[in-house]
Amino acid sequence: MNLNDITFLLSVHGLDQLPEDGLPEFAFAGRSNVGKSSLMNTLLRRSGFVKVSGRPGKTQGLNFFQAAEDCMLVDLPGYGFARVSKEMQNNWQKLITSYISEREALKCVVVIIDIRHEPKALDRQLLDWLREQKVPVLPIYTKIDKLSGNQLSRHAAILDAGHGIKKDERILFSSKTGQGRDELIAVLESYLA
Ligand SMILES: Nc1nc2c(ncn2[C@@H]2O[C@H](COP(=O)(O)OP(=O)(O)OP(=O)(O)O)[C@@H](O)[C@H]2O)c(=O)[nH]1
Ligand SMILES: [Mg+2]
Repeated sequence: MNLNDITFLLSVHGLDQLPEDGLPEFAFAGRSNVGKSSLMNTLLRRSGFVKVSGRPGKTQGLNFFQAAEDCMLVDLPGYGFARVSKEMQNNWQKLITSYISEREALKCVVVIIDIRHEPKALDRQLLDWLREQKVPVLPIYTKIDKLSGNQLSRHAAILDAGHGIKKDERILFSSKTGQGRDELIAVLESYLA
């Protein structure tokens, strides 16, 4: 898959704005501020291409990026951010769940989790719901550069247990060092074969 030829296609705020089903799609989901946009920049090796901020709730709408004639990468708005109104949260949820459950082109949802935190109910809910929907999931534990070796394996094991994730089905990642990037690309490519 060619990640050098990447273009921003559009930002979708309602179901009627979704582009026609076409190229295989990979969606990136996770709590607000977990590092979804940063992970995409690291994947693309283009710092600042996908907007990143210290302010949670930066990504609004579903942002579609097209990689050559290969696939689409979809940056989803983060969930679980209290400062966004309930009504807005509900709208986001409706849009995202409709997109995920109805989208034929969607091959896999990359679920990004902060390695430093304890298992969170919202992440578990998303994972369980995706499993129910039979949508393939790739869990990624990110920000691993913030932990030392010992802490890292301990936290990873706690998240595995809390979310029912097997060690060999998730990826340890850092947007800062690029660790995990090759593994991520390998998994995405396996869906394009
Ligand atoms: N050290 C470190 N910091 C990271 C990593 N990934 C993201 N960050 C930082 O975490 C903050 C949030 O990153 P974003 O990529 O904007 O997170 P997001 O999930 O897209 O956030 P929303 O769009 O607001 O939901 C930024 O300050 C990033 O620099 C990582 O792997 N390591
Ligand atoms: Mg973002």
